[in-house]
Amino acid sequence: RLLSSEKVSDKNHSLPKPCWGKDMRLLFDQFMKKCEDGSWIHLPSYEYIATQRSQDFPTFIHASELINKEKLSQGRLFTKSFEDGLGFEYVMFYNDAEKRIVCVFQGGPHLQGMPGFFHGGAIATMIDATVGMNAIVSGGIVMTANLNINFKRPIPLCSIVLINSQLDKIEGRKLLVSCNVQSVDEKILYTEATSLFVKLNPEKEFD
Ligand SMILES: CCCCCCCC/C=C\CCCCCCCC(=O)SCCNC(=O)CCNC(=O)[C@H](O)C(C)(C)COP(=O)(O)OP(=O)(O)OC[C@H]1O[C@@H](n2cnc3c(N)ncnc32)[C@H](O)[C@@H]1OP(=O)(O)O
Repeated sequence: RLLSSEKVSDKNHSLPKPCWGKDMRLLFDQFMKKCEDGSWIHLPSYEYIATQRSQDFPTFIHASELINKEKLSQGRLFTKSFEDGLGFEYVMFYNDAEKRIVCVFQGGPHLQGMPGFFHGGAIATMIDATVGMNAIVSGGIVMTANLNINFKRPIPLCSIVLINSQLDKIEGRKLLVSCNVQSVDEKILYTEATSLFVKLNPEKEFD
């Protein structure tokens, strides 16, 4: 069911684009090789959460009355609301055996905080998306309950970095996921984070 005004784009943003830098392509190729034996999986990334499912999400969390249908139909993933190369360029790979995700992230010039460096909220967004995806693949429909971030070193604007995320523990509906952000040569530790995700309302299974 598509709302008439809904723009639907099935562009998979997790495939190489002209705006990706050398390191981004190199790392993409390295991880795609790791996917050949099935130990790693390349995760697609679209501008919207499957239309039908996103329409039903407010119902799923019993919050339909809070949502403006017109606004919902204009919704798109925050990390996909910048022109190619200017905001969040990223590709995620998942290792099921190790319950971890590696996100190769190339931030664009419109993510600036202090001049010449990434905005802390932009770093937090990519951390949330990466640990969030780690929680989703193991816990289904979850939401972030808590996100603690230690910003250890400022990240130069337009850097390409690695976000290593690890599912640490599942306790009932709670999923604890930690991650760090490093330079591609893994010599610089920029950021460390821990997070808690909660699986939404199990008895209201999404039908
Ligand atoms: C149909 C589906 C379509 C989806 C398709 C999927 C594909 C997606 C693909 C790609 C998209 C990627 C998208 C990334 C997005 C990343 C995620 C976000 O950014 S979410 C936005 C920010 N978060 C919020 O807005 C949550 C607001 N908070 C809440 O709604 C509630 O607080 C919620 C749901 C988190 C928990 O509420 P409760 O009522 O369900 O559960 P309670 O009973 O309160 O807590 C359960 C347990 O967790 C602990 N807990 C809860 N919050 C805690 C906290 N802050 N600190 C410590 N413990 C906490 C509690 O103490 C309790 O623990 P004890 O069971 O007693 O041991």
